[in-house]
Amino acid sequence: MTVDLQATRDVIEMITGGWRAQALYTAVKLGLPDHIKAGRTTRGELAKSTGANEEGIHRLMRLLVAMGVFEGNESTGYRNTDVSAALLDGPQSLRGMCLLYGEEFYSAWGHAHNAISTVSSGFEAAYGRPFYEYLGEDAATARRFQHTLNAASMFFHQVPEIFDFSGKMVVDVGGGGGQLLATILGATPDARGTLFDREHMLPQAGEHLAAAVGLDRVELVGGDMFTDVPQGGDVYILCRVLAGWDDDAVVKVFEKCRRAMVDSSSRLLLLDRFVDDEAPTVLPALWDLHLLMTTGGGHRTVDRITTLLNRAGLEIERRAELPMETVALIAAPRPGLRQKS
Ligand SMILES: Nc1ncnc2c1ncn2[C@@H]1O[C@H](CSCC[C@H]([NH3+])C(=O)O)[C@@H](O)[C@H]1O
Repeated sequence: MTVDLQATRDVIEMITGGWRAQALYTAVKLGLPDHIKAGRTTRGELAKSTGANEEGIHRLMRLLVAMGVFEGNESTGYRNTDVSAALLDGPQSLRGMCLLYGEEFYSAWGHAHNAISTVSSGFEAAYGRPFYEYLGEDAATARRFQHTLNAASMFFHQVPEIFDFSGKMVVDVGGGGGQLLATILGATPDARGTLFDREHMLPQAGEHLAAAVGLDRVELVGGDMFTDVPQGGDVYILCRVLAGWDDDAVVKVFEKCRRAMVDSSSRLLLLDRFVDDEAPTVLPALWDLHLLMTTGGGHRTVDRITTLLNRAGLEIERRAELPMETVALIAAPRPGLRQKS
């Protein structure tokens, strides 16, 4: 048998992917990008300021320079690149994402074989409880999760461009940290909004909304979307909320939203990623499996979500493309269906 060198190399790249992620995670955990920015650029200085062993720092930096995360060497000093700059501590940083992926999500992926074989959450296998429950008990991880969502929120500013929110009462169901609602209200001065999420998310969301747009036009409501959602909205938003739940649960949330709508002119706005079975691309397929690892859920195809909307008495009226492979589906209550029942 002839050895295909390129294939061997490709396989090795793939099977060492987890090591690269862990090396990057360690650098971020030690705060190396921030130390370098502050002028501590040799392994001695980095070891002293992080409390890590000098030899360990040296060996880690050698790999990360080779990976293009940092530049330089021991004699010139190490420098940040655009990659490590994206990991500096700060509001738009990928630092929280790197830490969450390197710790809890890495452990969850450690159960990949079982999770995929049984289509069940790797996180639950690792931590003995569902991901969102864990977040409710661990404020630091909940903050990191929020930072992770923020880091992937570049499409928010385009949402007011694809939907006219003027004069509307907007209910963001599972609104998380409030960034999307703040963006919508910021772009639409005569819109009002309700952020609805689990109780533990509200303080952070309130802080963000207060700083971004003030709380005059905002209401914060804690609860469980499977029990009830706030009544009387013109627009119900479900942004990156559905992936963790099975079909029946999703239909239930759709129905709750439809029944809470003010009248037949109300709309449901779904903002999410969808997988494509015919022409798959790596990132959505990867996030789909990642969702299986974390919540036990996954991304759906547009066909599948259409069926679930129909089951809940809603019909897709329009579709719009957003950056980061995100899609907006605008759904209307089916004509003739009574709103409140
Ligand atoms: N049962 C529930 N009721 C209300 N919110 C929930 C429930 N389960 C999960 N969530 C929230 O759903 C959100 C999913 S993460 C998405 C957050 C936000 N829409 C964004 O795109 O940035 C988290 O903020 C969860 O706390």
